[in-house]
Amino acid sequence: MIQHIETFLLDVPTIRPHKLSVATMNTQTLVLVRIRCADGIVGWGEATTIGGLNYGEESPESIKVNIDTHIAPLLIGMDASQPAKAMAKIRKIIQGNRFAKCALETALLDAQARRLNVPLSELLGGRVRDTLPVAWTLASGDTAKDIAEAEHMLDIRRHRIFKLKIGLRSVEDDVAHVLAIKRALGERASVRVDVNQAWSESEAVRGIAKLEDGGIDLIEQPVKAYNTAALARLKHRFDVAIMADEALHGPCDAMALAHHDAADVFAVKITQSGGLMPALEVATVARLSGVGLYGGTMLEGGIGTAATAHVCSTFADLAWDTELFGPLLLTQEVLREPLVYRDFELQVPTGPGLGVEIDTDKLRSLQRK
Ligand SMILES: O=C(O)C[C@H]1C=CC(=O)O1
Ligand SMILES: [Mn+2]
Repeated sequence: MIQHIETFLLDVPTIRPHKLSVATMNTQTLVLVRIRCADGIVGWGEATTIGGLNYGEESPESIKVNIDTHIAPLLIGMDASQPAKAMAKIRKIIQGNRFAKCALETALLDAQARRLNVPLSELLGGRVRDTLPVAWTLASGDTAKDIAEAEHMLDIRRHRIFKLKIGLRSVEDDVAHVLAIKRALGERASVRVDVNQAWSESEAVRGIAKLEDGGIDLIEQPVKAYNTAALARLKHRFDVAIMADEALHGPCDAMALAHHDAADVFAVKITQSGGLMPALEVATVARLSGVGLYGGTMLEGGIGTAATAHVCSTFADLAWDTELFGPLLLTQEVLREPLVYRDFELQVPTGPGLGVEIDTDKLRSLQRK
């Protein structure tokens, strides 16, 4: 039986300012959920988002209050060994609140997989891979610093895929910044950009033409999330791959984007999809419509990152890799044993459930008072 549901806000400083077109992050607020079951089993989930309300329409505080006040009471007393039934109830009664739903589904599946003594991936159909290539985001705002950071990541064999956050400066300045980094790294790395919706369609045409010429591999969400028609026109105009990120809030968006042939790649995010099972549905739509997959992040800590890793481990084709580096951007670790990054890849945890344990002392020390 589901006995108790708690939510926690943890404010964790980042290792350096992380500059996106919508926000500069100096701190990340982790939103964690703990579900205690009557049989003594505990499950964890995460609903972390980016930049308060700058990035999305759910804030850490709203996620917490909505779970505490409106969603958790619906689950208390339900059978903890039936996560699908519990989530069906929530999805029927609660509108929106994708991040909250994701955290609760993660915690329920973590608990159930622990109960069955299997890794969470095995409740999702089973893993086909144990490691995932991981991109790193260069977003210091300074070209020379970004190049030095990329060189360091190559040296220590942690990342050889780099995503550059652009869209804050003029198209010309951003293109010069990106191409300087690509020239410095050459064929040693895949260089990609994330515009986070900042460009108009005509700016996108100007920018993408130059980025494509300069050997950039992927253009993420160049235009506004709602502008499916513009995204489709860009996809058809250019050879370089165009990825949908903010345009993709779950399976229905995936269907619409596929129907309009609007993207070459989907960034699959468990939070934006509204949970692990809907994220699998997004991936299925992608597979059936010839769209490539990328494992995305909302810069979650170890819980959300492990959950996404379990989801991505079930994808037979993961053509565009992942960006599951969230915990590495934070100055503090909340897991007892950190996730393992080795030889440019994240090792998908193999223990029961998520395969990670929360350090409750750390949790208490970081928890917002
Ligand atoms: O993709 C986003 O828009 C959000 C996030 C993911 C990596 C990163 O640096 O920011
Ligand atoms: Mn993005």
